Amino acid sequence: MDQSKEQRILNFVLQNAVRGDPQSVVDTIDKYCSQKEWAMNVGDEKGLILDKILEEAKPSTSLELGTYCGYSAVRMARLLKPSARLLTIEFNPKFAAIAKQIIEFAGVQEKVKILEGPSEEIIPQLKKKHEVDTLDFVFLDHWKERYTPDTILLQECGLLRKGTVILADNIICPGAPEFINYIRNNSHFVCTNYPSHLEYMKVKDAMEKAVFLG
Ligand SMILES: Nc1ncnc2c1ncn2CCOCCNC(=O)c1cc(-c2ccc(F)cc2)cc(O)c1O
Ligand SMILES: [Mg+2]
Repeated sequence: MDQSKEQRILNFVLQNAVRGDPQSVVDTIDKYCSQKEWAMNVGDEKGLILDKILEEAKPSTSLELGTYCGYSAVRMARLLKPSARLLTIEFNPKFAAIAKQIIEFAGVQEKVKILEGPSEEIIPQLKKKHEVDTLDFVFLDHWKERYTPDTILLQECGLLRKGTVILADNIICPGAPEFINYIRNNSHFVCTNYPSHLEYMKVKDAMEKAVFLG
């Protein structure tokens, strides 16, 4: 049976990155996806924005929605302190299986836990089943029409605290207009826009940071 693009990305990492070196895994995926096959990783340009905002937040507990191949999970985990944890929710079991192998190859599996399933099902389980108190950092990178309902769900589940940083990918491309309208008009959030480009392309994109005020 033909290999999937995600399996080709995994194979390229296994053959070209350095085991236990998360930076080499990030660089290797960027090399493959800029030179051989485009894929929806946050990428190197928006990845630097993610790095900076994550380092400022110094989170103990982070949540990612939309793992895909694990590129941003490895990118974030490489910057987390040893005791910090990243939970990442992926809907597609095939993507989750690829991400697990890439996260393990990078050597960050102690910090990263992949939760398989739809975000609306898993978010309400985070406190009791996954021992989360509140979240310090949230990276939204899943279905763009889920950004708003899942932000509301996180709030309803008591998972946000004063100062929780939410960072959303793809504000322009594919776009999350409903989320932007919601979050910028919500007095409980302070928003900042970060213009950039779609991963590996010259197409304009942006990220939006929203800090919860409690
Ligand atoms: N736990 C969960 N619960 C619910 N749903 C979930 C889930 N986990 C995953 N999913 C499913 C959705 O996952 C993928 C979402 N990401 C994107 O769609 C995406 C698309 C582009 C893109 C594509 C084509 C272009 F031409 C231009 C841009 C770029 C990006 O950077 C993207 O992030
Ligand atoms: Mg994205």
